[in-house]
Amino acid sequence: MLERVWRKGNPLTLLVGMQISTATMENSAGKAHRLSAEERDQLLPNLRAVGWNELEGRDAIFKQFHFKDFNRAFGFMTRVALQAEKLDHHPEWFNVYNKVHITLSTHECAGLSERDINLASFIEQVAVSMT
Ligand SMILES: C[C@H](O)[C@H](O)[C@H]1CNC2=NC(N)=NC(=O)C2=N1
Repeated sequence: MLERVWRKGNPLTLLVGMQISTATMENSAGKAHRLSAEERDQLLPNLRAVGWNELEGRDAIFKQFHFKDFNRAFGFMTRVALQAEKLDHHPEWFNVYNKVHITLSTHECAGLSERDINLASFIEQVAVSMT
Protein backbone atom coordinates (compact mmCIF):
# COMPACT_ATOMS: atom_id res chain seq x y z
CA MET A 1 0.00 0.00 0.00
CA LEU A 2 2.72 2.42 1.01
CA GLU A 3 4.82 1.48 -2.02
CA ARG A 4 1.86 2.28 -4.23
CA VAL A 5 1.38 5.66 -2.55
CA TRP A 6 5.06 6.47 -2.90
CA ARG A 7 5.12 5.72 -6.58
CA LYS A 8 1.88 7.39 -7.53
CA GLY A 9 1.28 10.23 -5.10
CA ASN A 10 2.13 13.90 -5.27
CA PRO A 11 4.78 15.09 -2.79
CA LEU A 12 2.28 15.77 -0.03
CA THR A 13 0.60 12.38 -0.34
CA LEU A 14 4.05 10.89 -0.29
CA LEU A 15 4.80 12.65 2.95
CA VAL A 16 1.59 11.47 4.59
CA GLY A 17 2.61 7.94 3.59
CA MET A 18 6.02 8.51 5.13
CA GLN A 19 4.48 9.46 8.45
CA ILE A 20 2.68 6.13 8.52
CA SER A 21 5.76 4.16 7.57
CA THR A 22 8.16 5.90 9.92
CA ALA A 23 5.85 5.42 12.89
CA THR A 24 7.16 1.87 13.13
CA MET A 25 10.84 2.70 12.80
CA GLU A 26 11.80 3.37 16.41
CA ASN A 27 13.18 0.46 18.39
CA SER A 28 11.27 -0.96 21.35
CA ALA A 29 13.09 1.29 23.82
CA GLY A 30 11.79 4.29 21.84
CA LYS A 31 15.30 5.57 21.23
CA ALA A 32 15.86 7.58 18.09
CA HIS A 33 18.47 6.27 15.69
CA ARG A 34 20.29 8.23 13.02
CA LEU A 35 18.84 7.43 9.63
CA SER A 36 20.92 4.97 7.64
CA ALA A 37 22.03 5.69 4.07
CA GLU A 38 19.24 3.44 2.78
CA GLU A 39 16.60 5.19 4.88
CA ARG A 40 17.85 8.57 3.66
CA ASP A 41 17.70 7.44 0.04
CA GLN A 42 14.14 6.36 0.62
CA LEU A 43 12.85 9.27 2.71
CA LEU A 44 14.72 12.44 1.77
CA PRO A 45 13.78 12.74 -1.93
CA ASN A 46 10.13 13.30 -0.96
CA LEU A 47 11.14 16.10 1.38
CA ARG A 48 13.54 17.64 -1.14
CA ALA A 49 10.66 17.66 -3.63
CA VAL A 50 8.77 20.06 -1.35
CA GLY A 51 11.74 22.31 -0.53
CA TRP A 52 13.56 20.73 2.41
CA ASN A 53 17.35 20.60 2.11
CA GLU A 54 20.13 19.05 4.14
CA LEU A 55 22.38 21.52 5.91
CA GLU A 56 26.08 21.58 5.17
CA GLY A 57 28.23 20.75 8.16
CA ARG A 58 25.38 19.49 10.29
CA ASP A 59 23.11 16.47 10.05
CA ALA A 60 19.82 18.39 9.87
CA ILE A 61 17.18 19.49 7.38
CA PHE A 62 16.11 23.05 6.69
CA LYS A 63 13.29 24.89 4.92
CA GLN A 64 12.15 28.51 4.61
CA PHE A 65 8.42 29.21 4.63
CA HIS A 66 6.76 32.43 3.43
CA PHE A 67 3.20 33.37 4.35
CA LYS A 68 0.86 36.15 3.36
CA ASP A 69 1.38 38.05 6.61
CA PHE A 70 2.43 37.69 10.25
CA ASN A 71 -0.94 36.27 11.34
CA ARG A 72 -0.60 33.38 8.90
CA ALA A 73 3.02 32.79 9.91
CA PHE A 74 2.23 32.82 13.61
CA GLY A 75 -0.88 30.66 13.14
CA PHE A 76 1.33 28.15 11.35
CA MET A 77 3.89 28.27 14.16
CA THR A 78 1.19 27.79 16.78
CA ARG A 79 -0.14 24.66 15.11
CA VAL A 80 3.36 23.27 14.67
CA ALA A 81 4.26 24.14 18.27
CA LEU A 82 1.28 22.23 19.69
CA GLN A 83 2.13 19.13 17.67
CA ALA A 84 5.84 19.45 18.50
CA GLU A 85 4.96 19.46 22.20
CA LYS A 86 2.78 16.36 21.75
CA LEU A 87 5.60 14.58 19.94
CA ASP A 88 8.23 15.91 22.38
CA HIS A 89 10.16 16.89 19.28
CA HIS A 90 10.70 20.59 18.67
CA PRO A 91 11.81 22.68 15.72
CA GLU A 92 14.68 25.15 15.81
CA TRP A 93 13.13 28.12 14.11
CA PHE A 94 13.38 31.78 13.28
CA ASN A 95 10.51 34.11 12.47
CA VAL A 96 10.40 37.64 11.17
CA TYR A 97 7.04 38.98 10.00
CA ASN A 98 5.80 36.50 7.35
CA LYS A 99 8.92 34.31 7.17
CA VAL A 100 9.57 31.18 9.19
CA HIS A 101 12.88 29.31 8.86
CA ILE A 102 12.93 25.81 10.31
CA THR A 103 15.76 23.41 11.11
CA LEU A 104 15.04 19.86 12.27
CA SER A 105 17.49 17.49 13.92
CA THR A 106 17.48 15.03 16.83
CA HIS A 107 19.66 15.70 19.86
CA GLU A 108 19.46 12.15 21.14
CA CYS A 109 21.28 10.75 18.11
CA ALA A 110 23.04 13.98 17.09
CA GLY A 111 21.55 13.89 13.63
CA LEU A 112 18.56 13.14 11.48
CA SER A 113 16.09 10.57 12.75
CA GLU A 114 12.64 9.46 11.74
CA ARG A 115 11.29 11.99 14.26
CA ASP A 116 12.51 14.78 12.01
CA ILE A 117 10.89 13.19 8.98
CA ASN A 118 7.61 12.85 10.86
CA LEU A 119 7.67 16.44 12.08
CA ALA A 120 8.62 17.73 8.61
CA SER A 121 5.68 15.81 7.16
CA PHE A 122 3.32 17.33 9.69
CA ILE A 123 4.74 20.80 9.04
CA GLU A 124 4.13 20.38 5.31
CA GLN A 125 0.50 19.51 5.90
CA VAL A 126 0.02 22.56 8.10
CA ALA A 127 1.84 24.86 5.66
CA VAL A 128 -0.35 23.75 2.78
CA SER A 129 -3.45 24.54 4.81
CA MET A 130 -2.14 28.03 5.70
CA THR A 131 -1.08 29.23 2.23
C1 LIG B 1 14.38 15.93 27.15
C2 LIG B 1 13.52 16.00 25.93
O1 LIG B 1 12.72 14.88 25.79
C3 LIG B 1 14.36 16.12 24.69
O2 LIG B 1 15.28 17.19 24.80
C4 LIG B 1 13.55 16.23 23.42
C5 LIG B 1 12.79 17.53 23.32
N1 LIG B 1 12.72 18.08 21.99
C6 LIG B 1 13.55 17.69 21.01
N2 LIG B 1 13.54 18.31 19.84
C7 LIG B 1 14.39 17.98 18.88
N3 LIG B 1 14.35 18.63 17.71
N4 LIG B 1 15.27 17.01 19.03
C8 LIG B 1 15.34 16.30 20.17
O3 LIG B 1 16.16 15.38 20.25
C9 LIG B 1 14.45 16.63 21.22
N5 LIG B 1 14.45 15.98 22.36
